[in-house]
Amino acid sequence: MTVLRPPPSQKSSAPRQPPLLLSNPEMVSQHTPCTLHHSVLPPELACDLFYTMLDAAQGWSRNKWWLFDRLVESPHRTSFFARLHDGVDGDETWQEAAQFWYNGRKTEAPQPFPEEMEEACKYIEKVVNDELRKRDRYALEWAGNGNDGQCWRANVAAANCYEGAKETVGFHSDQLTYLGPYPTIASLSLGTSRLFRLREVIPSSETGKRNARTYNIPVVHNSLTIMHASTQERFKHCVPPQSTIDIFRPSYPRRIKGASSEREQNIETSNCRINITFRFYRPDYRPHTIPRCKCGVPAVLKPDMKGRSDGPVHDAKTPSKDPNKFSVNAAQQDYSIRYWWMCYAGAQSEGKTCGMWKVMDAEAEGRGPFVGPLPGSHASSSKVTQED
Ligand SMILES: O=C(O)CCC(=O)C(=O)O
Ligand SMILES: [Fe+2]
Repeated sequence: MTVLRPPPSQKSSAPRQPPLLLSNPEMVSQHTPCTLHHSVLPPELACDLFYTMLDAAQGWSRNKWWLFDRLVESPHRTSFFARLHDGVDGDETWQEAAQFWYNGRKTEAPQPFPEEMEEACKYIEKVVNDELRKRDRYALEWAGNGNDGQCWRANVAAANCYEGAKETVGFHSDQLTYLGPYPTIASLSLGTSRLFRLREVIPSSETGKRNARTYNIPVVHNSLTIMHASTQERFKHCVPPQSTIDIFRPSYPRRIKGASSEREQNIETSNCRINITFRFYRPDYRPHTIPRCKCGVPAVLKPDMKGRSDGPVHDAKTPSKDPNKFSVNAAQQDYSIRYWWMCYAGAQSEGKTCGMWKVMDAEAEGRGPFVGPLPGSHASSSKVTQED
């Protein structure tokens, strides 16, 4: 007689790890591929940028997209900005990229950076480039330099406004379509303090062997969270709802309109958090280079988060037992991951997609220059296909 046994349980025997509050920059660097920088802008500029964006947010919209057979609406307001003179693509409109930001919905042309945002960029680009110089880089990161010799520039930005404790953004990783692999994203927080939450996606090969941990980073007014290379490939992030928040009281009143140096008498408090994610849309992932599927829309670039083989992400000389601990000195060049171009029409057309799916072949697609040799290539130096 055959005895039918249930299949062996897939349940993880690895211990569950409680969420960890990363309350200072050292802890953030220790446990995640992000860095946290407090007081990044001069305080007056941070306040002025907060007021400008708070007013602009009245006109921002809620993102809508199809999730399977359901139309969902993002529980916060958002807007997309493109820098007019970014030194990368003076003649590029980035209209397609803006449309893509709203999951393929037809949108107005992206907004130009307001004056205070242009000013803020100078500080943010410096912090990011200083940080990049200290870090080991992944092979597929962008290796070009701009006219100013800096390798990372903010040429677009997405802004979010979260009003009160209940407006949120759900767990996601940012789309890589125009950012390319291993992007660096600089996320500025203004106004009310909220939690920024990160959670690793455990690769299939390690399922059951270890569990993901949730990290909570308090993001206070005028702090910058840099999501360094591999954050989008390894982690998902969100801004969760909270049961309470502290009302924000700016340090300076608003400027009186038309009188640039004078300020109003009273300071108004706010329950809003403004977030601006400064991004570098790579010249080798310009809109016209993005493959289109049968639906006629640009494909979306996604990393194979589950299938990745993590390789030596820890410091080779002092291997760590903590799988979540990162070393900026890690020999990270061997890290291998596949990226897919996938049909994205489903986000807008009632969930209907043509099913297009193909592996990104950076070399065949003529992308670069990259920091290192492409995985699988025998070339000793990176492929340089275009001058920046
Ligand atoms: O508000 C934040 O801190 C996160 C925003 C975000 O994840 C995004 O714009 O993609
Ligand atoms: Fe995001």
